[in-house]
Amino acid sequence: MKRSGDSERKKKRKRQKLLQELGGQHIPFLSPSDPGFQQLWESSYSGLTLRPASSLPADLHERVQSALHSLQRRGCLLRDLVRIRGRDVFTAVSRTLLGKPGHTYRYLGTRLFALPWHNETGEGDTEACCDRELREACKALWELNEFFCQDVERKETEGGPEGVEKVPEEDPAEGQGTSKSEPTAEKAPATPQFNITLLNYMEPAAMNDLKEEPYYGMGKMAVSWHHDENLVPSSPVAVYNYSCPGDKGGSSGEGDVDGTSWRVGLKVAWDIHTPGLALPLRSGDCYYMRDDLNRTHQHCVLAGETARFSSTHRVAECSVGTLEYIQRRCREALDNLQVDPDTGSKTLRSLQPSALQLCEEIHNEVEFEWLRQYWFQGRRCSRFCSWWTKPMEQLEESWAQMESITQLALAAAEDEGSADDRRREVAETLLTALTDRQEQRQTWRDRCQSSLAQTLPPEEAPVNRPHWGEEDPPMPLPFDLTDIISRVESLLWRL
Ligand SMILES: O=C(O)CCC(=O)C(=O)O
Ligand SMILES: [Fe+2]
Repeated sequence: MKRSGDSERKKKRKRQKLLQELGGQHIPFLSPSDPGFQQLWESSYSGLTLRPASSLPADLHERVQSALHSLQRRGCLLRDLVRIRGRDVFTAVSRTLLGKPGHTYRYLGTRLFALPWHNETGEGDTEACCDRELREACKALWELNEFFCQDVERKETEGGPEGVEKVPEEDPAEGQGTSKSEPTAEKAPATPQFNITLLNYMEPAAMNDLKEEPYYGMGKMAVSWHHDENLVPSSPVAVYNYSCPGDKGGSSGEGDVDGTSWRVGLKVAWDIHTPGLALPLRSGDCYYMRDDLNRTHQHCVLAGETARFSSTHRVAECSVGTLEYIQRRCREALDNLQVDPDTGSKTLRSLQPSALQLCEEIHNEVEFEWLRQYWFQGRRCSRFCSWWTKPMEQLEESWAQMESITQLALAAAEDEGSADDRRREVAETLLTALTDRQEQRQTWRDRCQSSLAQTLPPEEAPVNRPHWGEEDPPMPLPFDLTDIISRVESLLWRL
Protein backbone atom coordinates (compact mmCIF):
# COMPACT_ATOMS: atom_id res chain seq x y z
CA MET A 1 0.00 0.00 0.00
CA LYS A 2 2.79 2.41 0.91
CA ARG A 3 4.68 1.65 -2.26
CA SER A 4 1.74 2.58 -4.44
CA GLY A 5 1.39 5.80 -2.43
CA ASP A 6 4.98 6.72 -3.27
CA SER A 7 4.60 6.13 -6.97
CA GLU A 8 1.35 8.12 -6.93
CA ARG A 9 3.18 11.04 -5.36
CA LYS A 10 5.94 10.81 -7.97
CA LYS A 11 3.36 10.79 -10.75
CA LYS A 12 1.62 13.75 -9.23
CA ARG A 13 4.87 15.74 -9.19
CA LYS A 14 5.56 14.75 -12.78
CA ARG A 15 2.06 15.81 -13.80
CA GLN A 16 2.39 19.14 -12.04
CA LYS A 17 5.74 19.74 -13.71
CA LEU A 18 4.25 19.11 -17.15
CA LEU A 19 1.32 21.41 -16.47
CA GLN A 20 3.77 24.05 -15.23
CA GLU A 21 5.83 23.73 -18.40
CA LEU A 22 2.68 24.20 -20.41
CA GLY A 23 1.92 27.38 -18.51
CA GLY A 24 -1.79 27.18 -19.19
CA GLN A 25 -1.32 26.62 -22.94
CA HIS A 26 -2.89 23.68 -24.71
CA ILE A 27 -0.82 21.16 -26.67
CA PRO A 28 -2.06 20.74 -30.26
CA PHE A 29 -4.01 17.64 -31.23
CA LEU A 30 -5.13 16.39 -34.60
CA SER A 31 -8.46 15.03 -35.84
CA PRO A 32 -9.10 13.32 -39.22
CA SER A 33 -9.97 16.60 -40.96
CA ASP A 34 -6.64 18.18 -39.95
CA PRO A 35 -3.71 18.13 -42.38
CA GLY A 36 -1.03 15.74 -41.20
CA PHE A 37 -3.45 13.52 -39.30
CA GLN A 38 -2.54 10.31 -41.18
CA GLN A 39 1.15 11.10 -40.93
CA LEU A 40 0.94 11.68 -37.21
CA TRP A 41 -0.99 8.44 -36.80
CA GLU A 42 1.68 6.53 -38.70
CA SER A 43 4.64 8.13 -37.00
CA SER A 44 3.51 8.32 -33.39
CA TYR A 45 0.41 6.16 -32.95
CA SER A 46 1.12 3.17 -35.14
CA GLY A 47 -0.12 0.70 -32.53
CA LEU A 48 -3.64 2.06 -33.05
CA THR A 49 -5.81 0.38 -35.66
CA LEU A 50 -9.35 1.25 -36.64
CA ARG A 51 -11.65 -1.53 -37.70
CA PRO A 52 -14.66 0.15 -39.30
CA ALA A 53 -18.16 -1.09 -38.50
CA SER A 54 -18.59 -2.36 -42.05
CA SER A 55 -15.91 -4.99 -41.58
CA LEU A 56 -17.81 -6.89 -38.88
CA PRO A 57 -20.66 -9.25 -39.82
CA ALA A 58 -24.02 -7.47 -39.61
CA ASP A 59 -25.61 -10.17 -37.47
CA LEU A 60 -22.77 -9.92 -34.97
CA HIS A 61 -23.45 -6.18 -34.62
CA GLU A 62 -27.10 -6.95 -34.03
CA ARG A 63 -26.47 -9.58 -31.38
CA VAL A 64 -23.85 -7.53 -29.58
CA GLN A 65 -25.92 -4.35 -29.54
CA SER A 66 -28.99 -6.15 -28.32
CA ALA A 67 -26.87 -7.85 -25.63
CA LEU A 68 -25.57 -4.49 -24.45
CA HIS A 69 -29.11 -3.16 -24.19
CA SER A 70 -30.20 -6.25 -22.25
CA LEU A 71 -27.38 -5.91 -19.74
CA GLN A 72 -28.19 -2.24 -19.33
CA ARG A 73 -31.93 -2.82 -18.97
CA ARG A 74 -31.34 -5.48 -16.36
CA GLY A 75 -29.24 -3.08 -14.31
CA CYS A 76 -25.98 -5.01 -14.67
CA LEU A 77 -23.98 -1.90 -15.58
CA LEU A 78 -23.12 0.13 -12.52
CA ARG A 79 -20.71 2.87 -11.61
CA ASP A 80 -17.73 1.50 -9.70
CA LEU A 81 -16.72 3.04 -6.42
CA VAL A 82 -12.98 2.97 -7.09
CA ARG A 83 -10.03 4.34 -5.22
CA ILE A 84 -7.78 6.93 -6.88
CA ARG A 85 -4.86 8.40 -4.95
CA GLY A 86 -6.29 7.27 -1.63
CA ARG A 87 -9.74 8.71 -2.34
CA ASP A 88 -12.98 6.99 -3.20
CA VAL A 89 -14.69 8.13 -6.39
CA PHE A 90 -17.43 6.85 -8.63
CA THR A 91 -16.41 6.16 -12.21
CA ALA A 92 -18.31 8.39 -14.65
CA VAL A 93 -19.10 5.34 -16.77
CA SER A 94 -21.21 2.39 -15.62
CA ARG A 95 -19.47 -0.92 -15.98
CA THR A 96 -19.64 -4.63 -15.74
CA LEU A 97 -17.10 -7.37 -16.29
CA LEU A 98 -17.66 -10.42 -18.44
CA GLY A 99 -15.11 -13.10 -19.00
CA LYS A 100 -13.86 -16.62 -18.63
CA PRO A 101 -15.46 -18.39 -15.68
CA GLY A 102 -13.62 -17.60 -12.45
CA HIS A 103 -11.66 -14.67 -13.84
CA THR A 104 -11.36 -11.30 -12.18
CA TYR A 105 -9.94 -7.97 -13.28
CA ARG A 106 -8.35 -5.53 -10.90
CA TYR A 107 -8.26 -1.83 -11.66
CA LEU A 108 -8.13 1.29 -9.48
CA GLY A 109 -8.06 -0.68 -6.25
CA THR A 110 -11.11 -2.68 -7.28
CA ARG A 111 -11.35 -6.34 -8.18
CA LEU A 112 -14.23 -6.99 -10.53
CA PHE A 113 -15.62 -10.51 -10.66
CA ALA A 114 -16.54 -11.66 -14.15
CA LEU A 115 -20.01 -12.74 -15.10
CA PRO A 116 -19.00 -15.89 -16.95
CA TRP A 117 -19.49 -15.73 -20.66
CA HIS A 118 -21.06 -18.67 -22.31
CA ASN A 119 -19.90 -20.52 -25.31
CA GLU A 120 -21.20 -23.34 -27.40
CA THR A 121 -19.35 -26.06 -25.59
CA GLY A 122 -20.89 -25.03 -22.29
CA GLU A 123 -17.41 -24.76 -20.79
CA GLY A 124 -17.44 -23.94 -17.12
CA ASP A 125 -20.83 -25.44 -16.37
CA THR A 126 -22.51 -22.09 -16.33
CA GLU A 127 -25.93 -23.22 -17.46
CA ALA A 128 -27.82 -22.58 -14.28
CA CYS A 129 -26.14 -19.45 -12.99
CA CYS A 130 -28.28 -16.85 -14.75
CA ASP A 131 -31.42 -16.60 -16.82
CA ARG A 132 -31.80 -17.03 -20.53
CA GLU A 133 -31.66 -13.36 -21.46
CA LEU A 134 -28.37 -12.86 -19.63
CA ARG A 135 -26.97 -16.10 -21.01
CA GLU A 136 -27.74 -14.91 -24.51
CA ALA A 137 -26.18 -11.54 -23.80
CA CYS A 138 -23.00 -13.08 -22.41
CA LYS A 139 -22.82 -15.41 -25.37
CA ALA A 140 -23.03 -12.55 -27.85
CA LEU A 141 -20.11 -10.84 -26.16
CA TRP A 142 -18.21 -14.08 -26.17
CA GLU A 143 -18.78 -14.30 -29.93
CA LEU A 144 -17.49 -10.77 -30.32
CA ASN A 145 -14.50 -11.83 -28.25
CA GLU A 146 -13.85 -14.76 -30.58
CA PHE A 147 -14.04 -12.41 -33.54
CA PHE A 148 -11.49 -10.11 -31.92
CA CYS A 149 -9.12 -12.96 -31.04
CA GLN A 150 -8.98 -13.93 -34.71
CA ASP A 151 -9.04 -10.45 -36.12
CA VAL A 152 -6.38 -8.83 -33.96
CA GLU A 153 -4.07 -11.65 -34.87
CA ARG A 154 -4.73 -11.05 -38.53
CA LYS A 155 -3.98 -7.37 -38.09
CA GLU A 156 -0.71 -8.35 -36.44
CA THR A 157 0.32 -10.17 -39.59
CA GLU A 158 -0.52 -7.22 -41.84
CA GLY A 159 1.73 -4.88 -39.90
CA GLY A 160 2.03 -1.14 -40.20
CA PRO A 161 -0.36 1.56 -39.19
CA GLU A 162 -3.67 1.84 -40.91
CA GLY A 163 -5.77 4.89 -41.31
CA VAL A 164 -9.49 5.28 -41.50
CA GLU A 165 -9.53 5.01 -45.27
CA LYS A 166 -6.92 2.33 -45.63
CA VAL A 167 -8.64 -0.51 -43.84
CA PRO A 168 -9.76 -3.06 -46.42
CA GLU A 169 -13.44 -3.86 -46.15
CA GLU A 170 -13.44 -7.58 -46.55
CA ASP A 171 -15.20 -10.49 -45.01
CA PRO A 172 -13.38 -10.93 -41.70
CA ALA A 173 -14.04 -14.66 -41.78
CA GLU A 174 -11.71 -14.97 -44.75
CA GLY A 175 -8.64 -13.78 -42.97
CA GLN A 176 -8.02 -16.91 -41.01
CA GLY A 177 -5.76 -18.66 -43.43
CA THR A 178 -3.07 -16.00 -43.26
CA SER A 179 0.30 -17.04 -41.99
CA LYS A 180 1.20 -16.38 -38.34
CA SER A 181 3.67 -13.62 -37.50
CA GLU A 182 7.32 -14.48 -37.08
CA PRO A 183 8.01 -15.61 -33.55
CA THR A 184 9.33 -12.62 -31.64
CA ALA A 185 10.53 -11.94 -28.13
CA GLU A 186 7.12 -10.52 -27.28
CA LYS A 187 5.62 -11.63 -24.04
CA ALA A 188 2.09 -11.69 -25.40
CA PRO A 189 1.12 -14.89 -27.22
CA ALA A 190 0.78 -14.76 -31.02
CA THR A 191 -2.95 -15.37 -30.81
CA PRO A 192 -4.16 -13.12 -28.06
CA GLN A 193 -6.59 -14.89 -25.82
CA PHE A 194 -8.76 -12.09 -24.61
CA ASN A 195 -10.00 -13.49 -21.33
CA ILE A 196 -12.25 -10.66 -20.16
CA THR A 197 -14.16 -7.67 -21.41
CA LEU A 198 -14.96 -4.63 -19.35
CA LEU A 199 -18.20 -3.10 -20.61
CA ASN A 200 -18.75 0.63 -20.32
CA TYR A 201 -21.91 2.67 -20.64
CA MET A 202 -22.54 6.35 -20.32
CA GLU A 203 -25.42 8.65 -21.06
CA PRO A 204 -23.81 12.11 -21.27
CA ALA A 205 -27.10 13.96 -20.85
CA ALA A 206 -27.37 12.47 -17.36
CA MET A 207 -23.89 13.60 -16.35
CA ASN A 208 -23.31 17.18 -15.39
CA ASP A 209 -19.85 16.91 -13.92
CA LEU A 210 -17.72 15.53 -16.75
CA LYS A 211 -14.16 16.84 -16.62
CA GLU A 212 -12.66 18.88 -19.43
CA GLU A 213 -9.63 17.26 -21.00
CA PRO A 214 -6.86 19.42 -19.48
CA TYR A 215 -3.79 19.14 -21.74
CA TYR A 216 -5.10 19.48 -25.30
CA GLY A 217 -8.54 21.01 -24.86
CA MET A 218 -10.13 17.98 -26.49
CA GLY A 219 -13.47 18.44 -24.70
CA LYS A 220 -15.42 16.54 -22.05
CA MET A 221 -14.01 13.21 -20.94
CA ALA A 222 -16.06 10.15 -20.05
CA VAL A 223 -12.88 8.29 -19.07
CA SER A 224 -9.82 10.39 -18.28
CA TRP A 225 -6.26 9.69 -19.40
CA HIS A 226 -4.95 6.32 -18.31
CA HIS A 227 -3.04 3.20 -19.18
CA ASP A 228 -5.10 0.04 -18.93
CA GLU A 229 -3.92 -1.73 -15.80
CA ASN A 230 -3.18 -5.32 -15.15
CA LEU A 231 -2.74 -6.62 -18.68
CA VAL A 232 -0.26 -9.18 -19.96
CA PRO A 233 2.69 -7.03 -21.17
CA SER A 234 2.43 -6.04 -24.84
CA SER A 235 -0.95 -7.70 -25.21
CA PRO A 236 -3.52 -5.95 -27.39
CA VAL A 237 -6.83 -4.37 -26.33
CA ALA A 238 -9.82 -4.50 -28.68
CA VAL A 239 -12.71 -2.08 -28.26
CA TYR A 240 -16.21 -2.21 -29.72
CA ASN A 241 -17.90 1.17 -29.87
CA TYR A 242 -21.68 1.41 -29.93
CA SER A 243 -23.13 4.88 -29.92
CA CYS A 244 -26.88 4.61 -29.50
CA PRO A 245 -28.93 6.42 -32.11
CA GLY A 246 -29.90 9.87 -30.78
CA ASP A 247 -33.48 11.15 -30.52
CA LYS A 248 -32.82 14.01 -32.88
CA GLY A 249 -32.75 11.85 -35.96
CA GLY A 250 -29.44 10.32 -36.08
CA SER A 251 -26.44 12.67 -36.13
CA SER A 252 -23.67 10.94 -34.24
CA GLY A 253 -25.26 7.49 -34.12
CA GLU A 254 -24.80 5.35 -37.19
CA GLY A 255 -24.02 8.01 -39.79
CA ASP A 256 -20.90 9.98 -40.48
CA VAL A 257 -18.78 11.30 -37.72
CA ASP A 258 -19.29 14.90 -36.76
CA GLY A 259 -18.63 17.25 -33.86
CA THR A 260 -21.03 15.33 -31.64
CA SER A 261 -19.39 11.89 -32.07
CA TRP A 262 -17.72 9.95 -29.34
CA ARG A 263 -13.94 9.91 -29.75
CA VAL A 264 -10.99 8.09 -28.36
CA GLY A 265 -8.09 10.36 -27.47
CA LEU A 266 -4.46 9.26 -27.49
CA LYS A 267 -1.29 10.87 -26.24
CA VAL A 268 2.30 9.81 -25.81
CA ALA A 269 2.86 9.28 -22.08
CA TRP A 270 4.67 12.14 -20.33
CA ASP A 271 5.27 13.98 -23.58
CA ILE A 272 4.12 17.52 -24.28
CA HIS A 273 5.71 17.85 -27.69
CA THR A 274 3.99 15.23 -29.84
CA PRO A 275 0.50 16.37 -30.81
CA GLY A 276 -2.35 14.30 -29.44
CA LEU A 277 -4.71 12.31 -31.61
CA ALA A 278 -8.51 12.33 -31.43
CA LEU A 279 -10.24 9.61 -33.40
CA PRO A 280 -14.01 9.91 -33.84
CA LEU A 281 -15.93 6.65 -33.82
CA ARG A 282 -19.02 5.69 -35.76
CA SER A 283 -21.44 3.32 -34.16
CA GLY A 284 -20.11 -0.23 -34.56
CA ASP A 285 -16.54 0.91 -35.23
CA CYS A 286 -13.86 -0.96 -33.34
CA TYR A 287 -10.34 0.00 -32.54
CA TYR A 288 -7.31 -1.98 -31.46
CA MET A 289 -4.45 -0.87 -29.28
CA ARG A 290 -1.60 -3.17 -30.12
CA ASP A 291 2.05 -3.80 -29.40
CA ASP A 292 3.26 -1.50 -26.66
CA LEU A 293 0.73 1.25 -27.29
CA ASN A 294 -0.93 0.85 -23.90
CA ARG A 295 2.42 1.18 -22.15
CA THR A 296 3.98 3.98 -24.18
CA HIS A 297 0.76 5.94 -24.62
CA GLN A 298 -2.27 6.90 -22.59
CA HIS A 299 -5.80 7.02 -23.85
CA CYS A 300 -9.02 8.71 -22.82
CA VAL A 301 -12.61 8.63 -23.98
CA LEU A 302 -14.19 11.88 -25.12
CA ALA A 303 -17.92 12.04 -24.66
CA GLY A 304 -20.21 12.54 -27.62
CA GLU A 305 -23.84 13.54 -27.45
CA THR A 306 -25.67 10.25 -27.38
CA ALA A 307 -25.60 7.38 -24.94
CA ARG A 308 -22.78 5.00 -25.75
CA PHE A 309 -21.59 1.51 -24.88
CA SER A 310 -18.16 0.05 -25.34
CA SER A 311 -16.86 -3.46 -24.87
CA THR A 312 -13.15 -3.49 -24.10
CA HIS A 313 -11.55 -6.88 -24.60
CA ARG A 314 -8.32 -7.53 -22.75
CA VAL A 315 -5.75 -10.16 -21.91
CA ALA A 316 -5.89 -9.65 -18.16
CA GLU A 317 -2.84 -10.72 -16.19
CA CYS A 318 -4.55 -13.39 -14.18
CA SER A 319 -1.70 -15.27 -12.49
CA VAL A 320 -3.12 -14.19 -9.13
CA GLY A 321 -6.57 -13.31 -10.37
CA THR A 322 -8.54 -16.50 -10.92
CA LEU A 323 -10.75 -18.45 -8.58
CA GLU A 324 -8.64 -21.51 -9.30
CA TYR A 325 -5.55 -19.66 -8.14
CA ILE A 326 -7.00 -18.45 -4.85
CA GLN A 327 -8.50 -21.85 -4.10
CA ARG A 328 -5.07 -23.38 -4.61
CA ARG A 329 -3.54 -20.82 -2.27
CA CYS A 330 -6.14 -21.58 0.38
CA ARG A 331 -5.34 -25.27 0.16
CA GLU A 332 -1.66 -24.43 0.64
CA ALA A 333 -2.41 -22.50 3.84
CA LEU A 334 -4.81 -25.09 5.21
CA ASP A 335 -2.22 -27.81 4.68
CA ASN A 336 -0.67 -26.50 7.85
CA LEU A 337 -3.79 -27.14 9.89
CA GLN A 338 -4.35 -30.56 11.33
CA VAL A 339 -7.78 -31.44 12.67
CA ASP A 340 -8.18 -34.50 14.84
CA PRO A 341 -11.08 -36.41 13.28
CA ASP A 342 -12.27 -37.73 16.66
CA THR A 343 -12.01 -34.72 18.90
CA GLY A 344 -12.07 -31.96 16.28
CA SER A 345 -9.13 -30.37 18.04
CA LYS A 346 -6.82 -28.34 15.86
CA THR A 347 -3.04 -28.22 15.76
CA LEU A 348 -0.43 -26.75 13.45
CA ARG A 349 1.83 -29.07 11.49
CA SER A 350 4.65 -26.57 11.36
CA LEU A 351 5.70 -23.59 13.42
CA GLN A 352 8.54 -22.73 11.03
CA PRO A 353 8.52 -18.98 10.40
CA SER A 354 8.34 -19.55 6.65
CA ALA A 355 5.32 -21.86 6.99
CA LEU A 356 3.53 -19.45 9.30
CA GLN A 357 4.36 -16.49 7.16
CA LEU A 358 2.90 -18.23 4.14
CA CYS A 359 -0.33 -18.95 6.04
CA GLU A 360 -0.64 -15.37 7.24
CA GLU A 361 0.06 -13.95 3.78
CA ILE A 362 -2.58 -16.16 2.20
CA HIS A 363 -4.95 -15.23 5.01
CA ASN A 364 -4.55 -11.54 4.14
CA GLU A 365 -4.76 -12.25 0.45
CA VAL A 366 -8.04 -14.13 0.60
CA GLU A 367 -9.52 -11.66 3.06
CA PHE A 368 -8.56 -8.43 1.28
CA GLU A 369 -8.19 -9.38 -2.34
CA TRP A 370 -11.25 -11.59 -2.54
CA LEU A 371 -13.77 -11.55 0.30
CA ARG A 372 -13.75 -7.85 1.11
CA GLN A 373 -13.42 -6.86 -2.55
CA TYR A 374 -16.43 -9.00 -3.38
CA TRP A 375 -18.64 -7.80 -0.55
CA PHE A 376 -17.63 -4.20 -1.05
CA GLN A 377 -19.53 -4.42 -4.32
CA GLY A 378 -22.62 -5.40 -2.40
CA ARG A 379 -24.97 -7.86 -4.02
CA ARG A 380 -24.28 -6.51 -7.42
CA CYS A 381 -22.89 -9.77 -8.77
CA SER A 382 -25.25 -12.21 -7.13
CA ARG A 383 -28.42 -10.33 -8.09
CA PHE A 384 -28.09 -11.46 -11.69
CA CYS A 385 -25.90 -14.47 -11.60
CA SER A 386 -25.20 -17.02 -8.92
CA TRP A 387 -21.86 -18.16 -10.32
CA TRP A 388 -19.73 -16.60 -7.56
CA THR A 389 -22.03 -17.32 -4.63
CA LYS A 390 -20.85 -20.80 -3.70
CA PRO A 391 -17.14 -20.21 -4.35
CA MET A 392 -17.28 -17.12 -2.15
CA GLU A 393 -18.89 -19.12 0.66
CA GLN A 394 -16.13 -21.69 0.34
CA LEU A 395 -13.43 -19.05 0.38
CA GLU A 396 -15.00 -17.61 3.51
CA GLU A 397 -14.95 -21.04 5.15
CA SER A 398 -11.28 -21.44 4.31
CA TRP A 399 -10.60 -17.98 5.62
CA ALA A 400 -12.33 -18.85 8.93
CA GLN A 401 -9.98 -21.84 9.24
CA MET A 402 -7.10 -19.45 8.76
CA GLU A 403 -8.38 -17.44 11.72
CA SER A 404 -7.81 -20.66 13.69
CA ILE A 405 -4.30 -20.95 12.30
CA THR A 406 -3.52 -17.44 13.50
CA GLN A 407 -4.99 -18.24 16.90
CA LEU A 408 -2.82 -21.36 17.18
CA ALA A 409 0.27 -19.43 16.13
CA LEU A 410 -0.51 -16.83 18.76
CA ALA A 411 -0.84 -19.54 21.39
CA ALA A 412 2.54 -20.91 20.32
CA ALA A 413 4.13 -17.49 20.68
CA GLU A 414 2.67 -17.11 24.14
CA ASP A 415 3.52 -20.65 25.25
CA GLU A 416 5.99 -20.23 28.08
CA GLY A 417 7.00 -23.86 27.77
CA SER A 418 8.61 -23.26 24.36
CA ALA A 419 12.07 -22.00 23.53
CA ASP A 420 12.39 -18.22 23.51
CA ASP A 421 13.97 -18.16 20.06
CA ARG A 422 11.08 -20.02 18.53
CA ARG A 423 8.54 -17.86 20.37
CA ARG A 424 10.26 -14.69 19.15
CA GLU A 425 10.28 -15.87 15.54
CA VAL A 426 6.60 -16.73 15.65
CA ALA A 427 5.75 -13.43 17.35
CA GLU A 428 7.67 -11.43 14.76
CA THR A 429 5.91 -13.15 11.89
CA LEU A 430 2.56 -12.54 13.53
CA LEU A 431 3.23 -8.92 14.31
CA THR A 432 3.90 -8.02 10.67
CA ALA A 433 0.86 -9.87 9.35
CA LEU A 434 -1.52 -8.69 12.06
CA THR A 435 -0.50 -5.05 11.76
CA ASP A 436 -1.14 -5.20 8.04
CA ARG A 437 -4.47 -6.98 8.62
CA GLN A 438 -5.63 -4.43 11.15
CA GLU A 439 -4.73 -1.50 8.85
CA GLN A 440 -6.44 -3.04 5.87
CA ARG A 441 -9.57 -3.88 7.87
CA GLN A 442 -9.75 -0.24 8.87
CA THR A 443 -9.31 0.94 5.30
CA TRP A 444 -12.11 -1.34 4.11
CA ARG A 445 -14.36 -0.32 6.98
CA ASP A 446 -13.79 3.34 6.07
CA ARG A 447 -14.47 2.63 2.41
CA CYS A 448 -17.72 0.91 3.32
CA GLN A 449 -18.78 3.86 5.45
CA SER A 450 -17.67 6.68 3.13
CA SER A 451 -20.20 9.35 2.26
CA LEU A 452 -20.27 8.13 -1.35
CA ALA A 453 -20.94 4.56 -0.28
CA GLN A 454 -23.89 5.81 1.74
CA THR A 455 -25.53 7.15 -1.42
CA LEU A 456 -25.93 3.66 -2.90
CA PRO A 457 -29.24 1.77 -2.83
CA PRO A 458 -29.29 -1.24 -0.44
CA GLU A 459 -28.69 -3.87 -3.12
CA GLU A 460 -25.51 -2.12 -4.29
CA ALA A 461 -24.31 -0.80 -0.94
CA PRO A 462 -20.93 -2.07 0.26
CA VAL A 463 -21.03 -4.77 2.89
CA ASN A 464 -18.22 -4.87 5.44
CA ARG A 465 -17.83 -8.63 5.44
CA PRO A 466 -16.48 -10.65 7.16
CA HIS A 467 -17.40 -8.80 10.31
CA TRP A 468 -18.29 -10.08 13.76
CA GLY A 469 -18.82 -8.73 17.24
CA GLU A 470 -19.19 -10.08 20.75
CA GLU A 471 -22.84 -10.94 20.23
CA ASP A 472 -22.04 -13.09 17.17
CA PRO A 473 -21.20 -16.80 17.25
CA PRO A 474 -17.69 -17.15 18.63
CA MET A 475 -14.74 -16.78 16.28
CA PRO A 476 -11.16 -17.82 17.08
CA LEU A 477 -10.01 -14.19 17.24
CA PRO A 478 -11.70 -10.81 17.63
CA PHE A 479 -12.35 -8.65 14.56
CA ASP A 480 -10.48 -5.74 16.11
CA LEU A 481 -6.88 -6.83 16.53
CA THR A 482 -5.71 -3.91 18.68
CA ASP A 483 -5.39 -5.93 21.88
CA ILE A 484 -3.79 -8.91 20.18
CA ILE A 485 -1.22 -6.69 18.51
CA SER A 486 -0.33 -5.10 21.87
CA ARG A 487 0.02 -8.55 23.37
CA VAL A 488 2.44 -9.63 20.65
CA GLU A 489 4.37 -6.38 20.92
CA SER A 490 4.82 -6.66 24.67
CA LEU A 491 5.82 -10.29 24.25
CA LEU A 492 8.58 -9.19 21.90
CA TRP A 493 9.77 -6.65 24.46
CA ARG A 494 10.07 -9.36 27.06
CA LEU A 495 11.66 -12.12 25.02
O1 LIG B 1 -14.65 3.01 -24.14
C1 LIG B 1 -13.57 3.05 -24.72
O2 LIG B 1 -13.45 3.31 -25.92
C2 LIG B 1 -12.32 2.75 -23.93
C3 LIG B 1 -12.60 2.68 -22.50
C4 LIG B 1 -11.35 2.52 -21.73
O3 LIG B 1 -10.34 3.07 -22.03
C5 LIG B 1 -11.34 1.60 -20.58
O4 LIG B 1 -12.41 1.10 -20.18
O5 LIG B 1 -10.25 1.35 -20.05
FE1 LIG C 1 -8.69 2.04 -21.20
